[in-house]
Amino acid sequence: MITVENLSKRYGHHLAVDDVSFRCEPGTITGFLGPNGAGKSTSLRMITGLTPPTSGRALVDGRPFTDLPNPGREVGVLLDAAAVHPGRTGRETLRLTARLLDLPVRQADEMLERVGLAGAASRRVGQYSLGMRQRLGIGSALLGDPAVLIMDEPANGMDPEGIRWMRELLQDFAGRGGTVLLSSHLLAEVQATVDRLVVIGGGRIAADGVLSDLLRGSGSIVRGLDPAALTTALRIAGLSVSPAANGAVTVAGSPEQVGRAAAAAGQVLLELREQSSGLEDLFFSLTDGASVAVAAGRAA
Ligand SMILES: Nc1ncnc2c1ncn2[C@@H]1O[C@H](COP(=O)(O)OP(=O)(O)OP(=O)(O)O)[C@@H](O)[C@H]1O
Repeated sequence: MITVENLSKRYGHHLAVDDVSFRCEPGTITGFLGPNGAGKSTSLRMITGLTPPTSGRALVDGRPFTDLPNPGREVGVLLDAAAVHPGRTGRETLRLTARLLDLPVRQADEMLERVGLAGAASRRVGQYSLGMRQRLGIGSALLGDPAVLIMDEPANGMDPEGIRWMRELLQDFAGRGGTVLLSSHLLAEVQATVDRLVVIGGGRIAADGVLSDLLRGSGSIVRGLDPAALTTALRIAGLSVSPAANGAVTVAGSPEQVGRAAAAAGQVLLELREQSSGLEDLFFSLTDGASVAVAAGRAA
């Protein structure tokens, strides 16, 4: 469980994170989204004890990260895949992490296998691609068998196979009761992976909730055998109707309202569904003003 309470960070006159609160529950994957400069990395750094907050606090399983006796055994952190010594091999890197976590080196070798790097274990990390470094970072984060994972842009640089591998890994982790918080700019991937969303813009929370709830629209899309008669029936029922693609119409009403109005008029329906916006639309509707505010804040 991650609990963020009224967290703020001020750099000089700039409030990078402004009174942010949210919770990540066990068994869920929370996507942390926002435009460049929104305050995601700063928030993740405060949660993981790397940056002291100006005010507020963040708790992992009820304690500040810095109070955890062996943090790597409780929280797996991947904030910057590039921050690994380039002269060490993948095997040396994970064995060193294993030693720091007081784990047998055998587990480091097993983890290299698990993250698909066994064949590259003897190569220096400086020769790894970004996707391979992400895999190594994920391996480091998982090594201590933590219950919580916190990751900043883990899919960055990964190929489609790597992205799918990571999605399945995170969903399996959460399926076994783990708590995941990850930031990403890959909206399609976020939509396919997360259960919950926290959207931040200009340092402030713009949305926080279950993904499907946030994507749920307020209307319906319906297509009937006789479009003109259906439109008339819906309007008689007091519903506002506007044309959509392929002979369908969008209706300002729930599927149940639309279905009842159509049934009352004896109209045959070929399609009826809730109108849901894509994550990209939601993201822009939530953060457009915020990114302007960030730009204005920087200029000031
Ligand atoms: N050490 C620092 N000193 C001064 N300002 C900083 C510092 N770190 C971050 N900032 C500022 O805080 C704001 C939030 O930055 P942050 O890196 O948290 O954003 P982000 O949402 O992670 O962005 P991105 O998507 O580009 O990674 C930005 O305006 C940034 O310039």
